[in-house]
Amino acid sequence: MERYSAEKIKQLLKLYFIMGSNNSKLSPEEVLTQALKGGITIFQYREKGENALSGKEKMELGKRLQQLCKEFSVPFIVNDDIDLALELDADGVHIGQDDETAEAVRAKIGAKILGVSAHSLEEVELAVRAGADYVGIGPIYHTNTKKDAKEVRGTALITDVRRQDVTIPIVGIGGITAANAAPVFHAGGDGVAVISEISGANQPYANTQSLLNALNIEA
Ligand SMILES: Cc1ncsc1CCOP(=O)(O)O
Ligand SMILES: C=C1C=NC(C)=NC1=N
Ligand SMILES: [Mg+2]
Repeated sequence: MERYSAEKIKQLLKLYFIMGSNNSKLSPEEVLTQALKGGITIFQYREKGENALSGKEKMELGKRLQQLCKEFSVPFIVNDDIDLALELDADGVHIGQDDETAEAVRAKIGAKILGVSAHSLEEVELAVRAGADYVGIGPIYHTNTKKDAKEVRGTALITDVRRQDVTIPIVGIGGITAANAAPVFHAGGDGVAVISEISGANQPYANTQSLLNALNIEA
């Protein structure tokens, strides 16, 4: 299997839904089904934080969510847990600065998608050199979802990265809604990643459609 092209990654990043069992109002399966029907372009299973599942339960839920993604041909990404990603044969992984190095993870996952969180120009450049397929930059806006989120920076870092002619695909994350998503693209981002705007919604399908409309993307 060969690596995804940057062009393909940019298309996949457009509407990036992220969820774990402790983010969802409705059942995780129901939320993801509605989000997939609503047109998300990539999904990340992020089982983390208070009351997060572990072990067999975590793996079983991951398998169920992966199956839903397969039915919609949407890539299934696992956050942090490289072993789980390999066990499920996920389409990729996302790691933060406090996880294994991107080089070490790339060696384990081969041509699967590798995403890295970055909070500075230097961290972006390190991720590029390590062979990451995309970087996640945020928090763009205030978020209550990640307790230990870094400083809210708006789209400033995205702008800085593009000013340096660094072309790696970028997804913005943190407090993103249909109302505030567009600036991420204006700054040079290729997509927006959301947790609560969809997972915490009473109508995940409707919220997903609203996000897509705000990005002027056909469903
Ligand atoms: C995982 C993560 N990384 C930076 S902010 C954040 C949480 C995003 O959640 P929400 O979309 O609900 O603000
Ligand atoms: C922290 C994160 C930043 N960006 C993405 C895409 N996922 C994450 N878990
Ligand atoms: Mg992590």
